[in-house]
Amino acid sequence: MSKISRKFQKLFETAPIQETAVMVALIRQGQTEQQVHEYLEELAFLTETLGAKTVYKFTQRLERPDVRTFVGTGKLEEIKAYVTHFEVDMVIFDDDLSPSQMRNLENELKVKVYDRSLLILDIFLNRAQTAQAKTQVELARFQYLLPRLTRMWTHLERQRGGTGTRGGAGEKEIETDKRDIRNKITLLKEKLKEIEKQSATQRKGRKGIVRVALVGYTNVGKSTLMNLTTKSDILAENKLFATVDSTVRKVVYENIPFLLSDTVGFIRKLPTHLIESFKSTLDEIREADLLVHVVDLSHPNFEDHINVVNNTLNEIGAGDKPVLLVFNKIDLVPKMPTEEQMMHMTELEVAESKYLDFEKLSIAYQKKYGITPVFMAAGDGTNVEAFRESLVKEVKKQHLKIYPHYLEDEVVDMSKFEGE
Ligand SMILES: Nc1nc2c(ncn2[C@@H]2O[C@H](COP(=O)(O)OP(=O)(O)OP(=O)(O)O)[C@@H](O)[C@H]2O)c(=O)[nH]1
Ligand SMILES: [Mg+2]
Repeated sequence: MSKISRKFQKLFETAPIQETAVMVALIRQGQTEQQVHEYLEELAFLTETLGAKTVYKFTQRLERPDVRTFVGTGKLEEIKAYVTHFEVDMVIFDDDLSPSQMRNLENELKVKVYDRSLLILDIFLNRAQTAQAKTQVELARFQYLLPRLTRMWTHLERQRGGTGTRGGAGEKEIETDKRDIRNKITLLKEKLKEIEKQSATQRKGRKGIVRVALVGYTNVGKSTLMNLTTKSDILAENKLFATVDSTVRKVVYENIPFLLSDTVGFIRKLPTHLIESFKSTLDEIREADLLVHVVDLSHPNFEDHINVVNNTLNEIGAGDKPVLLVFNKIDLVPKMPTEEQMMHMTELEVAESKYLDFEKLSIAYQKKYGITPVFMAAGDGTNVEAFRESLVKEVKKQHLKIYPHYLEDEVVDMSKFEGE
């Protein structure tokens, strides 16, 4: 993209033009370039979810971030030159920035500066649907923004609120806005308390029925599996954080009713304070009897993702629940070559082929979780029967804990358990 064409585009284009972004990440000791490259791919995907296009990725080998500007002086000059030349709209850092780093970077680069948390918060804000999720995200975002409120963000926030100031905002505007934000934080906290009271009462009404929560990294297919299982119509798309609210549906398999909930996806480096703000949404997970952990088996980092999810589950106090592991998207995983095919492959081809040995995986994870994992494709329904069988088997175990004599009083009064 040349400088001229972008300028012309900005002048004449009537449709809203897509904003452009560059990414910045550090390569720390013990990290490979390949790893950081994959992290940046994910960051670019997040950026795309927010509607912007990634035009370049910068990395720097550095043991710890520069306290003033996150990257070193030379790298900052390089980024600045690129951003100015190509008129890039924003610079996105794959880590969280301190308030002073954010300010310094903005002064140097003169464009919007995002860090990872702010990016995720903005996506959540766009996607939240229920009053509870909206209030939670708004609160978390204001709390994060308050100490970081710079001229640029004051300006952007005012545009957002419809009171756009022309040109850069001054120190006085920043102070006024900080006061406004503090007031808003107080109001949002009160509102949230009210909503939480209501949803706690709602959840109480669900005692006496097995509760299952779908959990997993973002974009692995949780909502797709939920739709397949409950024939509902939840938004599933190839974007990160398509789901920010939890949805609960009642399902009956083999005469056993249970509640299934779809939840917000997890992601690496999701800052603790952000998880904290989602605590009540995450209550669905915390109060579940069984977790269905969905994994995108076609993702090169699927094992990392499993660890991120397990760590997050531990953090929210749901680390010790029974887990049914679902390896999803097997349609995208290359099939293991047959012996016949192997004979015609070179050693290098065998070494480089990306197929996975399902049997080996199955044994390894069965040892770890005590339940045989299911291999399936929720997208086209492959192996959905196997999934149902495993699910109903595990649900039955939980059902028996609540109704030890359930064979005698098989008919459960379902009218009590309305999923919403
Ligand atoms: N090829 C393939 N694609 C799938 C499969 N399951 C889901 N997908 C696709 O993967 C993308 C993400 O699916 P979702 O169901 O939205 O994933 P999610 O885990 O709910 O994602 P978040 O709500 O963003 O955390 C969508 O484009 C789905 O169509 C599958 O088995 N095979
Ligand atoms: Mg979803």
